[in-house]
Amino acid sequence: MGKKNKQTESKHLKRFHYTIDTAVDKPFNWQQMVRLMKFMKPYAKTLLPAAMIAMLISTAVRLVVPIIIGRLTIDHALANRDTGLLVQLVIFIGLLYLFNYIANMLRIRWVNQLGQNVIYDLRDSLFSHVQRLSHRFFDSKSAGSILVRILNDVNSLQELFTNGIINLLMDIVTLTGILVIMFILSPKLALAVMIILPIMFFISTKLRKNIRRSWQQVRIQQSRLNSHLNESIQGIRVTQSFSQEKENTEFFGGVNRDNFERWRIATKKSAMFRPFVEMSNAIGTAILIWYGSHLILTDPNMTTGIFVSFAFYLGMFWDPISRLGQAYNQLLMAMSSSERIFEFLDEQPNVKEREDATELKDIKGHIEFDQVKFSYDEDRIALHQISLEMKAGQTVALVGHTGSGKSTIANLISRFYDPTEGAVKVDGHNLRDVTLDSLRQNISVVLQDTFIFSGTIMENIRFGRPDATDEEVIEASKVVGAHDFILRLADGYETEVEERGNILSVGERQLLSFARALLANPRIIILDEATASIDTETEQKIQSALNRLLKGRTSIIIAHRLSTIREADHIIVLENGRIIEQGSHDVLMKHQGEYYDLVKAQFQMLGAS
Ligand SMILES: Nc1ncnc2c1ncn2[C@@H]1O[C@H](COP(=O)(O)OP(=O)(O)OP(=O)(O)O)[C@@H](O)[C@H]1O
Repeated sequence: MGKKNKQTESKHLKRFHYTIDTAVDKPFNWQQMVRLMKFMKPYAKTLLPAAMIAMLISTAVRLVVPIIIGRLTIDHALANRDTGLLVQLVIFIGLLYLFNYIANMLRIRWVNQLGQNVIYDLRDSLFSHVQRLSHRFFDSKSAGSILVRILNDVNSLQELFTNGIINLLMDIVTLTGILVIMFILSPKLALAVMIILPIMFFISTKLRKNIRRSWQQVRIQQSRLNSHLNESIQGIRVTQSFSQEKENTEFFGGVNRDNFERWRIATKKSAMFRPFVEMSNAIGTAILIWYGSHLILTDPNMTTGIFVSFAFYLGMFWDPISRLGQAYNQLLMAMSSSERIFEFLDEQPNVKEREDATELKDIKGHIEFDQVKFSYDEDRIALHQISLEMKAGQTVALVGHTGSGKSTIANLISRFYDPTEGAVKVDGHNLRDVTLDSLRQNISVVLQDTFIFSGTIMENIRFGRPDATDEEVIEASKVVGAHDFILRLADGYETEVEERGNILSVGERQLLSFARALLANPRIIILDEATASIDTETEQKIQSALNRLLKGRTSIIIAHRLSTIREADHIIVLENGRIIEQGSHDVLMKHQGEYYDLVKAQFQMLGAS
């Protein structure tokens, strides 16, 4: 399979390329660990100490039982044939195990609760933080990579918080306890048995590292599988229309095979670990039997009881050792996951609200751009020294070729970005001086591709004003002419629409977004008109809905339809981030400049003169 796999790998990689955003381990970092541990702080007086106490109790019981068996039962009760004491000891050991059972049960329960709580808090704070970040952040990250951090990276910390930390402490306490007790009971035998410990520790760490690397490869392959699956489902319509199913399946087969191969290697390596631990156990036991028996015969301090206690301790020894290696792996993985989580948490919104920002109240809707310059990235200027005015209540159409800066102007009015130079003002207030909430409550943005959330039609329209009553929702829908088509749906306003509203037509989605915007009742409306050509009847419907929606508000329309542009009070023509002409339709047509050419070239075919 190896050779065949290599060939398919190079073939299928030609077509697709995915950036792998998967956790790879990082060196241990104390500062990061401390920061991670702070997430346990809310539970520092409740679940954490409770789980620790339960852990200490059960560890202490496990450590004491071998001494009771060896020193008291064998060396005392049995040696003296004291059956009374023997019965008492058996009952006592039984009670201790019962106690241990309860302590263990509580420990597991509390540790799980602690872990779940911490993960809940972490995911919650990550999500609410990411939601507040500016558009600039989302420009540079794919939705997939954000999902991976909020889901996978947080999940990979789950094991650390549920079992990892407490188990690590438990194993350290157990090992230290066993070592101390063994050295007290018989230093010579303890030394003999422990002689293989350093070698075993060394080999086990190396082996673990190797195994960890293989699992990382598995995760990388899984991430590729996820990306491809995601892309295939999202792009299924394009795939089918270009008859690329076979190619796609072949590619999937390749990724799937790589994944399979990595799993095979990782499980093969992992399978070596357990036998290795068992072998160490066997060597330890052989030393114990050989040297222990020798001591029993030659050393008066060595008793059968001590020998038996040693056998018990040796049996308890290897599990914590092998778990410690695992805990170390877990810590390294947690380092990379937490680094990526903290990277998001440390990200600051580019658009910041000033501490003394004022509320934008009762505005009229006058908008001004004062010498505004703007770039998305350093080497390309999207807007050059733009100055413009949009009077309150006016409908302003922004027109221009693709990439000329229309959406950028709209983005600056909503303050999704701040100008690089100059100021954007609403009713004379610089947007940098007002609160974001109050600004955005006064603005509704209606995008070309309306986002429909999964839920009912009613909930979707209510999105911008959650306190609106059903009657208000219906009223808004009637005004924009959406009511009729909504009633025709299976459950009317209660019809469930899936994310992105696939069951609705483009025109219906537009009307829905108009109703949503109208209900929010903003002073300013920004509308990115749909470019898709629609039939004349729907066009008329949308136009009259639009007139009702825009009435009495300042409206900025990124216009594509001549009918909309002609009805605008003011038209701004953009080219390469500059205003090249502005005025009313008639004035601009008479002028026979760029606008005139644009209308002739671009809009004549849409049927208007
Ligand atoms: N998020 C972004 N990051 C970097 N550059 C961007 C971003 N958005 C737009 N640009 C660039 O800024 C310039 C202006 O884009 P803008 O979206 O404002 O154009 P537009 O006139 O609205 O175009 P269209 O009609 O095609 O939507 C373009 O050169 C574009 O490539």
